[in-house]
Amino acid sequence: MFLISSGNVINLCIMKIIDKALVQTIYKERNEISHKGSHGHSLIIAGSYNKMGASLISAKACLRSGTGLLTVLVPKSEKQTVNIYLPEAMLHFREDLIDFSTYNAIAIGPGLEQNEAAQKLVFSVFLIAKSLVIDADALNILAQNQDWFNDLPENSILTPHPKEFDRLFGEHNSEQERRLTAIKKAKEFNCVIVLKGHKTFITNGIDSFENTTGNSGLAKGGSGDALTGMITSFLAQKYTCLEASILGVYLHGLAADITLKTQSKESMLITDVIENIGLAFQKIQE
Ligand SMILES: NC(=O)C1=CN([C@@H]2O[C@H](COP(=O)(O)OP(=O)(O)OC[C@H]3O[C@@H](n4cnc5c(N)ncnc54)[C@H](OP(=O)(O)O)[C@@H]3O)[C@@H](O)[C@H]2O)[C@@H](O)CC1
Ligand SMILES: Nc1ncnc2c1ncn2[C@@H]1O[C@H](COP(=O)(O)OP(=O)(O)O)[C@@H](O)[C@H]1O
Ligand SMILES: [Mg+2]
Repeated sequence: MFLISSGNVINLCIMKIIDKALVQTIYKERNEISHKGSHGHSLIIAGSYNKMGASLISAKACLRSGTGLLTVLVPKSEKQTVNIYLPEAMLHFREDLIDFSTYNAIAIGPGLEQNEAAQKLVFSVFLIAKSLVIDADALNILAQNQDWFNDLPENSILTPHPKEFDRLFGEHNSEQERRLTAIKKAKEFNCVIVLKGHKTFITNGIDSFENTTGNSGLAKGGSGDALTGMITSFLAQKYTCLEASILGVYLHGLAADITLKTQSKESMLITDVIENIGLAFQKIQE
């Protein structure tokens, strides 16, 4: 039985549209008198033996979105993988002790796997992180440890696709039902939920938004990993959780729309999209 509270229905009815005009009220021009420390230090905890791509995709999207510094936390065996692909990223290894409190924003989950070591890592980050983007396997681990919602960091953003959403909050019969549950859960846990899909939905439990950019060229592995990196980057640059989610989702989709100038929806790779993030920024700076 799906219970709908009238408040959430009203909230859904007054949902705002994420378009260029709204994004331009949020986006802040980069200060010319700035240095790398001005734009935050992001930490991306992602990747595992056979899913390092998720880490690299998240990391590059994070850098392309303006973070001042980026550190990736990866298995020691993958040190060369990162250094060769992304020399701009600094490294920490999952085998070492890390002071998570030194980062302005942390992302955890893409390609992380769900084994016992990953579960311990996710829980330790929950206890210390100030601003956290929770995606992919970290969401699946959270779904298996529902009491951890009580330890959710104060500035948390969850970025589930529909299947991850249903693992977290139970089976739903429609996108509409998921959106109503997202409003309820965002309010209950005082977090932002980015419900990804053809028209991504964002809510903090009070205000709700629907994105207008993106296309089915994004219906390919890695697209969500890139979004995680982008949202984390904006969080590190001191946007609020809601602002970082709106900026990330809009620019992610806009970069994909720009990519259609050189790729088809079938041929588009998320790495093509990442290379067009700059052009997406220029569109909102016009
Ligand atoms: N290069 C790399 O290293 C990559 C690494 N990656 C990493 O892999 C890990 C697993 O992530 P994942 O999302 O691929 O697996 P999973 O959670 O089982 O979901 C897949 C199933 O969910 C469903 N589904 C998905 N979207 C839906 C939608 N919009 N609407 C409706 N249903 C939808 C659909 O199920 P179906 O309909 O087929 O039953 C689909 O088959 C994760 O850590 C991620 O970061 C990937 O990012 C890829 C690139
Ligand atoms: N048909 C579509 N139209 C627009 N955006 C899409 C479409 N399919 C997927 N996306 C976007 O691509 C991303 C997919 O996320 P996710 O499933 O987590 O990818 P992965 O985990 O493989 O990186 C989301 O941001 C989603 O909004
Ligand atoms: Mg994903």
